[in-house]
Amino acid sequence: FDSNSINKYPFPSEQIPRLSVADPETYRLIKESKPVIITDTNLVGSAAKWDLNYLHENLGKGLFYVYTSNTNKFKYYNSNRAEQCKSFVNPTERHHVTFPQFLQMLKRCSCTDEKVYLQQILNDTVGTNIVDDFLQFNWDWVNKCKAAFGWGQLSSNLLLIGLEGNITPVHYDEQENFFAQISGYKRCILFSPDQFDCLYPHPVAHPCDRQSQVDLSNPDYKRFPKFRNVRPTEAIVGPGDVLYIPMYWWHQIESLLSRGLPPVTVSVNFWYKGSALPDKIEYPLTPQQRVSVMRNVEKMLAAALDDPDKVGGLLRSIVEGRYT
Ligand SMILES: C[C@@H](CC(=O)O)C(=O)C(=O)O
Ligand SMILES: [Zn+2]
Repeated sequence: FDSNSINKYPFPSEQIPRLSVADPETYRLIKESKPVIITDTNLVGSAAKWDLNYLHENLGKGLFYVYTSNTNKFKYYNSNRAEQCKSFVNPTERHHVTFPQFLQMLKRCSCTDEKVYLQQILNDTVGTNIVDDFLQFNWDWVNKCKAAFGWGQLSSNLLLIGLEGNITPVHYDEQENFFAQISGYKRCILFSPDQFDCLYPHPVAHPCDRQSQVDLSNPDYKRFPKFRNVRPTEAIVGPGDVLYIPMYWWHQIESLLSRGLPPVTVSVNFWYKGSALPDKIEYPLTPQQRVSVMRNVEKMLAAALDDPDKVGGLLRSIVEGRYT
């Protein structure tokens, strides 16, 4: 990858450990819900041949969700909520197209400023060769991890094909994630769940629930003063690497300029439901449990007041002059 394509951000960062699949330390970190890059898993080795030609030949006739953005950012939003929220401006546009149409969109990017990002959950519309490749993923290893850490079921595998320069802005997910890089390089900037106060997520009822309001490339320190205190940990993942992104850990993912052609990155993620709640809650709560409690309070108040816009006012009445 082209090291000049590494965006400069106003914060120092640590490096995410990069350990072998054979190293016991790898599993100690996962057990502690800490990020780690795991090498030599061969998790998606059978997908190493998934270049655009092979995918064009074998992905089948199905439709794929492709997002377009006239910036390089692809901030996720809940499309149903977006429709109900008149004042909300969609940060990207979602298209449902065939793979050949996606390739056409890719080509057009070279002569417009538009960026595209295919983000499609792998489903049974794909061709038999892709099914074979999928069945040859290292399920033995990943199922052993699922069992060892008590994770819930595999909810989906998202296929991601993005242009170099694409950015998925900082957000957290409520699932465990083995993020497998197939081709190209991605810079992954992670923040631990206890940095919630520095990252100012949108309200839970907002279309951009779970997404930070802070633009890492242009932070508004007046609105988000605590952002100065962030302490990220980061790494660059390349072909064959698997990054464990623990549930509730914030992450921003950036596709780096590749020297190869065409300038795309290909990844597949493995989203698992989290482990069941422990029989006995230990105190103090973990940062993840604290985020979960805050989410539940926001949801409950929005329902009790029958208006998400009234939640802030009620919380201020509870806190100001009383819990400060
Ligand atoms: C979609 C992905 C980011 C990216 O690869 O652009 C992500 O956030 C995740 O796998 O949780
Ligand atoms: Zn994510």
